[in-house]
Amino acid sequence: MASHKLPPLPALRDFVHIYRLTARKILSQNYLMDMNITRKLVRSAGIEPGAYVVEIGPGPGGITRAILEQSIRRCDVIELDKRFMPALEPLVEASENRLFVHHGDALKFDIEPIWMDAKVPKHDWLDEPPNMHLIGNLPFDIASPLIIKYLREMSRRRGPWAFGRVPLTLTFQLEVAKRICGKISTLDRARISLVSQYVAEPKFLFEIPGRSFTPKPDVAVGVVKFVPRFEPLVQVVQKVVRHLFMYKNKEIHKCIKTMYPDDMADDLTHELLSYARVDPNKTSHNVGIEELADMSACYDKQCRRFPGLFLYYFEDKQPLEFLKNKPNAVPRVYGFTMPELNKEGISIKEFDTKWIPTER
Ligand SMILES: C[S@@+](CC[C@H](N)C(=O)[O-])C[C@H]1O[C@@H](n2cnc3c(N)ncnc32)[C@H](O)[C@@H]1O
Repeated sequence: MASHKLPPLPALRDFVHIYRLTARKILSQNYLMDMNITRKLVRSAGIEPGAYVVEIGPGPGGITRAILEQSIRRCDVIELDKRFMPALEPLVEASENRLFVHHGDALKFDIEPIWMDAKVPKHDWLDEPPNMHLIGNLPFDIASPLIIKYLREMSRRRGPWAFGRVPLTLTFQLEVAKRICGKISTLDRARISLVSQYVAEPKFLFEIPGRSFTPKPDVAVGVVKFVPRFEPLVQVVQKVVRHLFMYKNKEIHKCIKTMYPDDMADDLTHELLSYARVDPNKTSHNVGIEELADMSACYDKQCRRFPGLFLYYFEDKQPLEFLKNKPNAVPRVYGFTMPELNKEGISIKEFDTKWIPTER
């Protein structure tokens, strides 16, 4: 892989001292000071020469250096803490017009205009993931809400994902990283596994030992790369959403019941809402993305248990006996399997919701 030699810069550790960048506990800042690790992070994220990159939370710039070494075309960094601005200046100079620093909060920051202004080419969603990347080693309490924001944008093809299936690589507390990638019927499987795997294919890249950070965090860190799905679970989700909004302002259980033939409606509605732990009496606009993912997961499973159910529409009430022989009588499989349901129809493992630890 071609690399770009940066002009001489002070060693990262000296840099931190020169600019008095004492890690602030308040922003949970743990810097990655080992360039072997930052290079590994950038390589395994798939950042290649010619790439357009956005780095979130560059801090003193360890990952930024490794990105710039990769002969990338352009790197934009978004940093909340103003103290890093002077420290990033030498990197801007060394970058030969490839590094641009933005002061802002990643949770509110809109990346799309940066790439629009830079005339970054747009790619078709159906193309292979482009050589464009989002990357960041962030405080854990930011990484979790940020991934929800990004998954939402991915599913809507907005923000950076208006440019194609741009991969995203983030660090998380190891336990959270494992849950995000949690496979079916494992103890790691949790709500965040479904939410993430519904729109993206998260891959656990590697673990970063605590000693690679300054100061050393109390827990180990895992790196996860998300590649947006070519086609999220649209068929099932679309059907659930259509029924959810069947009756404006009516309780959700009345809407969900319309997905099933009369003789199954009470049982399967109960199963679905208990699985997703949705209050049957709330209205559709109060449903969160996680609840939607869980309801869709359960409905997908029900459709496989009762072939033909997926094609059932309450307007024409055709019997499942008839529908089950039609093409597409069960939803398509999209590369990951839905969680197993036990005999009550509910997966016990899914009931662990403590997936957002905030301690670093
Ligand atoms: C854990 S430090 C890591 C710094 C650097 N990426 C590294 O690996 O050495 C997290 C960085 O994210 C920044 N940060 C925290 N919250 C942020 C936010 N909401 N938006 C942008 N940057 C943020 C912090 O100021 C800090 O520089």
